[in-house]
Amino acid sequence: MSTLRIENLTVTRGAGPVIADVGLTLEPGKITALVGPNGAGKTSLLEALSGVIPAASGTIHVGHTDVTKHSRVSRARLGLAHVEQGRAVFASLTVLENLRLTAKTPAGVDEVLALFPELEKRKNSPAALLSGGEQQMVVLGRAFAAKPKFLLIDEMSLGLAPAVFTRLLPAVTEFANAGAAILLVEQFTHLALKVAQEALVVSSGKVTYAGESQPLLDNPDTLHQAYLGTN
Ligand SMILES: Nc1ncnc2c1ncn2[C@@H]1O[C@H](COP(=O)(O)OP(=O)(O)OP(=O)(O)O)[C@@H](O)[C@H]1O
Repeated sequence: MSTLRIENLTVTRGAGPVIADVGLTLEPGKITALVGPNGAGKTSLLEALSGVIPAASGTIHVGHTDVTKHSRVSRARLGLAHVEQGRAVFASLTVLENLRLTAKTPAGVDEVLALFPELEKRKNSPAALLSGGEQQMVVLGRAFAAKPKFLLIDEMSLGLAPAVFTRLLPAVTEFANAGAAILLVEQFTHLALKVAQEALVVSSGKVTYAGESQPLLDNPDTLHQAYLGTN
């Protein structure tokens, strides 16, 4: 099974590196939580992975293919998808039309509607009329419908109450259980660590923890120190 592997990745923005020497492997069927303080470089890391911004140095491999210099489209063809922060729905299109834009088959749309029964009920409504939580389901659903092997999700909770966000997480777990490798950036750290098997903590662009997520839940001090970059 194919992995997404990053080695010694450095990303520069403006004056200096915002990601320095980061390594990470995403494996099929696993969720990795990427957490850290504001400005730590989480979004920049996702953007470098999907090809929104270039890597200054280091390598990114999808399976055996070195994609470090590949375009965003070329990485997408290899199964890499990125749900960007604040990504919106196509407001005037219905839920079904939004999903059909990315679905490879009609069955792909049905699978998304099965994951989100709320959307099944609203499938003929223009997306503009949905709640914030339902719109985020459409955004996630569009990504799921494309059946990526590797899915990068940036702050899908943005603007949502924790209770609404919690409703989205089981769908992410189900998608991983179907075989996808997921990198989840999330401000609700504990919720992200609970659904993830693996965790990467970054602070000031550097990895301060890499390993299983459970030890971070069991030892709040370890998590705190990783946030501060003092371990
Ligand atoms: N377009 C940009 N141009 C220049 N610097 C940027 C740009 N976007 C982000 N930065 C800087 O890069 C650093 C990392 O930002 P990034 O958004 O990747 O962090 P983050 O961990 O995702 O933060 P947050 O949790 O607040 O979203 C910050 O110092 C930020 O100011």
